[in-house]
Amino acid sequence: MSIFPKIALKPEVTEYLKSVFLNNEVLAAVGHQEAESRFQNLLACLSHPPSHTCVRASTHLSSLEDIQHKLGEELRKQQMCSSSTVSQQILPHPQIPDVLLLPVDGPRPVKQLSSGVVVGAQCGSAVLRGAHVFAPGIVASPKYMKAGDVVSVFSDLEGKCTRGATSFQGKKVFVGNGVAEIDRSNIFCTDKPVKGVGVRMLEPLYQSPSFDGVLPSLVFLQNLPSVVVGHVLGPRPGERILDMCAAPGGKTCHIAALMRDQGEVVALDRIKNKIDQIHQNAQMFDLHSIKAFCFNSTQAVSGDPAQKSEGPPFPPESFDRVLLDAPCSGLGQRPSMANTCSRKEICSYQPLQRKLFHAAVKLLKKGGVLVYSTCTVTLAENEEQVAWALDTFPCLTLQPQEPHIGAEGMLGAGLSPEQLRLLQRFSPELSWERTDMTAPLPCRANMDTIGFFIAKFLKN
Ligand SMILES: C[S@@+](CC[C@H](N)C(=O)[O-])C[C@H]1O[C@@H](n2cnc3c(N)ncnc32)[C@H](O)[C@@H]1O
Repeated sequence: MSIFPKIALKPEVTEYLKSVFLNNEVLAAVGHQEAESRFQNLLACLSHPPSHTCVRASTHLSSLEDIQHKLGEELRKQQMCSSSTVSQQILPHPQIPDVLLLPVDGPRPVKQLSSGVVVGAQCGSAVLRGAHVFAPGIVASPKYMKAGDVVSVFSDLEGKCTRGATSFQGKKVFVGNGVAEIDRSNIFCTDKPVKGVGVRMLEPLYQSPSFDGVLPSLVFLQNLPSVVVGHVLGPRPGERILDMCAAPGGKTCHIAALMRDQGEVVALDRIKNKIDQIHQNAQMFDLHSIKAFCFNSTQAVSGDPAQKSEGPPFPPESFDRVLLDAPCSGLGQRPSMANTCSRKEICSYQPLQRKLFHAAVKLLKKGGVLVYSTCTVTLAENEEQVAWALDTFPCLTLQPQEPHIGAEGMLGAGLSPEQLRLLQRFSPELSWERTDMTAPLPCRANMDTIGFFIAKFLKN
């Protein structure tokens, strides 16, 4: 059900996306009305959270049943402490052996209060997915707000609220009510960096359990398509795998877990601080096969084929499998109520992705597997990249994916029907408004995801 306005984009970006979703191939296949309706549904569903929460279970440390049981206990404790009515349904995904699904209850009828805090859009999105408000996310609060006050929480859609304001008349949406855990003076009138929970959510508009500090080594919040990526890559114990754009390391850790921590997972990211996150995650999940380096992956191929160092650059054909989870325009992320990027920024990723692709193909052994993924919805970063890759690298062939629970690739990049069937595009717009909330959770979960794309290649 739609309760928020459609995602706010720059008009030039709306036009661009419309030209993608109403391209000639799509129009010829489904007609103008259906193509327009899919596009409008995309804009609507992007501003709403998915109707489920997905957690990846550390099945290299414990059985799924055991983790499901422990999680149930934790959530019962949470419920007793907060007297909340969070549903305790936790279901294993029928096709993915390390996924647990929990329903999200929302939108619920929650009454707005007269007193409100304003949070940044990112914080607002996290609240809609079950988080409490962390103090650094608060941008404005009532003048005399004290710990213990009950307040409404609003998300600042356009990032226009002045930090430290006492009220805000700009575009904002209500995301629920909570209790302040910090005085206003300790947020805005202090030189010390603020930390910890600022508002504990009591009545969120969308209710799902908070996973903050819950079984940290056993469960990891991850969108369903991101978990699918690890399985599609299909790592085996003893292999050497490269994760080219790895931070914060969600997929890196999944790959190492699937390999039972036997072999080597090399994780690269160009941003230094983010490498620490990979190390922290690896440590939390007790994974020792991960080696993380700060490096620009476009430069990861060594000119010296005999080079033998632990870190990058690497000689050609060094890896059994390569994951290129590419930096992208991120337009599939949900919920996202506003995106301030220009068309130029959205279109800036294709050349970088191609440079990374060149390195990926060189670093892969013959007979090795390359998986390319993005969390965006454009053709330019998805199907067009596949068409370009098949043209540029005759050694690559598309492969079937297992599991394949998303839709097929989108028309418009000149790929054949057989090629499109081998691609996996998670397209929440196809089921939006048709989602039957009484349908079994796993069926809903497969459709009502973030927008995401996966292609799997074999190097011959
Ligand atoms: C989509 S995110 C990766 C998410 C990650 N795979 C996960 O599942 O946790 C893309 C990452 O690519 C990194 N990145 C961007 N350009 C890069 C480059 N040239 N070389 C290496 N990493 C890069 C960014 O810093 C960012 O962390």
